[in-house]
Amino acid sequence: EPNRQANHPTFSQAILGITEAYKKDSLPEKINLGVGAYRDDKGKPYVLPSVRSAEKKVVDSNLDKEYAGITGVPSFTKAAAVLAYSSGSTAIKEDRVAITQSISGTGALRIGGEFLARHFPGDKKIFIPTPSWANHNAVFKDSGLQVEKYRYYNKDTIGLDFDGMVADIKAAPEGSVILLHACAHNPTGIDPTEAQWKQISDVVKEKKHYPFFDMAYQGFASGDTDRDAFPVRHFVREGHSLCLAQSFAKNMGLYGERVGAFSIVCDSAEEKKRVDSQVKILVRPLYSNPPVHGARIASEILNDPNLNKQWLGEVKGMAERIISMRALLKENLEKLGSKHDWSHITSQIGMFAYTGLTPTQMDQLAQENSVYATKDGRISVAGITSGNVKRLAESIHKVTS
Ligand SMILES: Cc1ncc(COP(=O)(O)O)c(CN[C@@](C)(CC(=O)O)C(=O)O)c1O
Repeated sequence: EPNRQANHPTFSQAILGITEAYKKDSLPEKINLGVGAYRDDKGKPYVLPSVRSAEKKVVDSNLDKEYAGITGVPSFTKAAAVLAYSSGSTAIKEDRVAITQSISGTGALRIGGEFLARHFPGDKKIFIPTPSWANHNAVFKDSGLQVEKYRYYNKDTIGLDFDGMVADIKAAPEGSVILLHACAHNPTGIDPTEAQWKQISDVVKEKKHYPFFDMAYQGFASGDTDRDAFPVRHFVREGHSLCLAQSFAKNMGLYGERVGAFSIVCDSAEEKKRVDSQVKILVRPLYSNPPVHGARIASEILNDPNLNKQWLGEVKGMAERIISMRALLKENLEKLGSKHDWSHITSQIGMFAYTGLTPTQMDQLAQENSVYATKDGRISVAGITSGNVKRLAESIHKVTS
């Protein structure tokens, strides 16, 4: 059979294309497991109450609509850095973090790609996991970096190919840029353990590689923002210089407000000043300065102790709902007498489950069962509800029997 992937729209278009196909389907019980956006147990988009309160505070303060600086709303970026690195981090205490607001996570990745294409002393290439978020390839290619791959997923165990990952990172030319998903790997939902992260840090250090973390789900994976940031904080403690893309789309539900940040942990406060000015030189001709509304909301949530506490409870609630849907799906599949081992569904973490279903089976889910998701077998667990999990299990059981 011809390689069906070859003539498929690129995966990143496919993610948004799934929703189009879903909208065209007239079956009332249709299920959309495509785009990685959180849904509540009624399948509806969820605006966090803490976001609503923060937004009311922002509106009631009658702020003006003047331009932000090139690097955005300072009260937001300062707090975003503390959220990622923790206030106790030497990088924060020694003022070594250069940070700019970005157009959400994608914008942070793009600023990072452009910055490295201009200033990275080594080869202008970046090693990304296979598979990775569908848009990583295009973001870095368009930034002027050559994209290389490192092994990540073991399709036989539907788990992490840790040995392959370490071997490929070791084999990369000394001083390469390595992209690392900090938590809730997209699309597999498979994360290294803390012990494995420590080994990865050792290899990256041994080879003098440059880590680029993509943290698009901090708090949304385990429900604990500190726990989800472990890899980033461990690498900083180990003395790595690194850069980080943060998204507040998922953990604050600020998808359409486009709230993110890009930061570089420098060797010194002096280097941070130089990096700051180079980042501004890069951002000014790109979009000049970022939108203020979403960042003001995020800043309220991060800086107001009560709103912060409320938000942490809500992000934990989202993570817990996803974890319970994983357990329910596995339970329903087992109740149907499925002969397959579905333990990966509950051992994986974050927005997505990598089911292991083939592109053909994913087509059957859509065409014969009105269950929509990307061909790589990724399902957005956030689209599962206590109302549709039984029919979903029946559909998966049907195409895998
Ligand atoms: C790993 C990763 N990095 C960055 C982003 C960018 O998010 P942002 O620009 O909205 O902050 C996403 C979003 N990936 C989603 C959730 C949505 C998408 O594809 O755009 C996904 O469905 O994979 C992501 O999964």
